Amino acid sequence: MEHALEVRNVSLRFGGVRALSEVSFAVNDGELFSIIGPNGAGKTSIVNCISGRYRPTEGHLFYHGRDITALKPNARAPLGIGRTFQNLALFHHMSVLDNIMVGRHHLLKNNFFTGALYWLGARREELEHRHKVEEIIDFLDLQSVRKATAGTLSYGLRKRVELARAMALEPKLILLDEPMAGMNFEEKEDMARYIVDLNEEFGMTVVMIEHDMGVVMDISNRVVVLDFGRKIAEGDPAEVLADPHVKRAYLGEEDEVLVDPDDAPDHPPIAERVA
Ligand SMILES: Nc1ncnc2c1ncn2[C@@H]1O[C@H](COP(=O)(O)OP(=O)(O)OP(=O)(O)O)[C@@H](O)[C@H]1O
Repeated sequence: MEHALEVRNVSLRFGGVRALSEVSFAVNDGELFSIIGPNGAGKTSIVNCISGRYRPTEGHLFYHGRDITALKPNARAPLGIGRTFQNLALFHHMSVLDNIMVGRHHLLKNNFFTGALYWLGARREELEHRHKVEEIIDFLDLQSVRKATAGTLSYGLRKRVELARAMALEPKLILLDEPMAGMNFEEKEDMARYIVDLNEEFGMTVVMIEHDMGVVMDISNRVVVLDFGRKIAEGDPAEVLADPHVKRAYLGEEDEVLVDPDDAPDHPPIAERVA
């Protein structure tokens, strides 16, 4: 299977702080891949290196074999790399529809001037964009709020609009920074289903940071674990859960169980619930 992404020996320093130390892993095309680790482990730093927000101090990043280490963030979007943020980054005064349209900005061929010259072409283009946006609205069940002002929506819905905007870019690789943070159980369940579907139905490769271990272990194909800026484990969810370094990083002890999502009889694993 082709690697969609390869992180090779990436280190990142902020003055005296080593945020990342020689981190390497690869994400296969079509995979749902999660990055986990305790607070301050370097998860957001690595995602910022992938999206181009940070430039590694050492090491390289490859996207489908191409070295993207030196590319600016806005040069990565046209290659098919999209992202959402840990803290919502929506335009609160704008409608849901317009927020999602913003996500298609880099796909617009006609600007105001060329649009004025080639009105028909521009009109057709806009209709195509609208069509695509409506598809995403349907997929994420946002029909009832499409005209609502983003700032008036509940937190869970705003997170969903942010996902819609990232999807509007039609990324091949989507980076999700804590997509379920601050959500209640039902909202998490919905979001997990959307993530599984965008991976399986839309064929997007997903790289996700998430603190909810139950969700991570239920829906991920593979997981990488960071601690103090270093990779301490990598593998499928069962391997990672069984890894003594991981248990120690989370609990400070080896013989406790990190998480057992099947534990709670009222809450069957999300993978089953979203099937
Ligand atoms: N812009 C920055 N300037 C200085 N230090 C930074 C910066 N960004 C991150 N760090 C430091 O790098 C380390 C890794 O931080 P990072 O935010 O990547 O961790 P994280 O695993 O995403 O944490 P959390 O789960 O709390 O979001 C931390 O020690 C953090 O303080």
